Amino acid sequence: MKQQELEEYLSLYFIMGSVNCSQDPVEVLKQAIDGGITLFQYREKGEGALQGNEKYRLGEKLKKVCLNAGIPFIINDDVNLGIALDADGIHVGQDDEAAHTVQQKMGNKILGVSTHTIAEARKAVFDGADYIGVGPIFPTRSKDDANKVQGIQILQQFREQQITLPMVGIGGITAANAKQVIDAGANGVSVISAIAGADNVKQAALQLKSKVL
Ligand SMILES: Nc1nc(C(F)(F)F)ncc1COP(=O)(O)OP(=O)(O)O
Ligand SMILES: [Mg+2]
Repeated sequence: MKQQELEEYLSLYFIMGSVNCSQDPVEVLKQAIDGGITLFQYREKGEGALQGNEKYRLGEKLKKVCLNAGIPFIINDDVNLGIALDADGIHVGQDDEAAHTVQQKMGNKILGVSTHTIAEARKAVFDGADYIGVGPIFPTRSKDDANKVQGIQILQQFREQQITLPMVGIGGITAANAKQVIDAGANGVSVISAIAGADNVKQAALQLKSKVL
């Protein structure tokens, strides 16, 4: 995928799993797509997360929704699930399977890597990542083992250090602070609870979309 095309997909990157939803995750995804999300990541993680066949079956349903909407479908952490579902890409963190081995397994699929320092960002570039997630930018409720809060300056620092790879900010991003993340140099914002936890999912996505365009 061309860098510019991926940068557009990264604009409003919705991440969720059943744990993040108070209603049917398939309905939440459909409403988020109606609200203008540009990329989706299935992240089935945390207390009460689905396992095995249930995890696979929900992934299958969510992938079909993305396929119908022309939205790339990314799997978090679970490379085998990504391969089994023929996902459009995989996102791995520093403690997941090594990015360079995932790159070898996934060929021309999208490879995203979580980074928290310039050294990790440089390594992700070296390992062939197509984009990096940078954060947590603000305090987050969606990740109980999150690294320390970085603020938007980490995004500015990465660009100043010539990291030109597409990058998304992640961690506590809402409609109120999304614009500063883009202004600091991110190509897009990744959100979980700001959309999945909203009373009106479509409205929440629309509001965020208006801040990142
Ligand atoms: N799922 C993610 N997606 C992104 C993305 F860039 F896509 F927004 N950035 C970061 C993460 C965090 O992934 P997680 O598996 O919870 O933690 P870790 O990074 O420690 O593996
Ligand atoms: Mg991970």
